[in-house]
Amino acid sequence: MLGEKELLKLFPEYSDTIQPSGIDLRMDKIYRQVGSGSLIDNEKNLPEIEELESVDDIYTLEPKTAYSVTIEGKIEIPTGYTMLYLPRSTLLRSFISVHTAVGDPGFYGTLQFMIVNNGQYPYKIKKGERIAQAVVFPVEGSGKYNGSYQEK
Ligand SMILES: O=c1ccn([C@H]2C[C@H](O)[C@@H](COP(=O)(O)OP(=O)(O)OP(=O)(O)O)O2)c(=O)[nH]1
Repeated sequence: MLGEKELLKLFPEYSDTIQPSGIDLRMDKIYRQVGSGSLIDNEKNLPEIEELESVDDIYTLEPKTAYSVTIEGKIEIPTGYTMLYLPRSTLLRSFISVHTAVGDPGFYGTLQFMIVNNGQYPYKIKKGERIAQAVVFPVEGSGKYNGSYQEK
């Protein structure tokens, strides 16, 4: 796993949120699901989403509801490295989970996670809050991501 000094070299644009062993990620917008989706024979049909209404940039997550959340800025994962995303423990202590997958070598684009209020009460969260930490690992002999979420 890469530490602070290596992370600063690879991700200088994140210098304000680099931690001893990871990069804190700030949330941008929260979306609610407004349509159905499917995955059949590897054909993806993503559910339609629309931005959740906010007041002064504060969103309210209703109990027992899943939302989609985007991360501020676009990230570039250099070839030869991969990323895992872990939730901020404050959120887990508040009954909020952040579900994430793997960041591939060579990915450039917007990260999108699922955030769920597992609790029994509404939870308020503001745009720009840190919600997850990326941990970065070198990958021997890595290829380069060129999937449907690649933005360049
Ligand atoms: O929680 C995550 C994890 C990764 N990514 C980004 C980075 C990753 O490199 C890219 C693709 O992720 P993945 O390979 O899991 O996507 P897929 O469902 O396999 O899509 P594709 O078939 O386009 O590769 O999406 C996210 O937005 N959210």
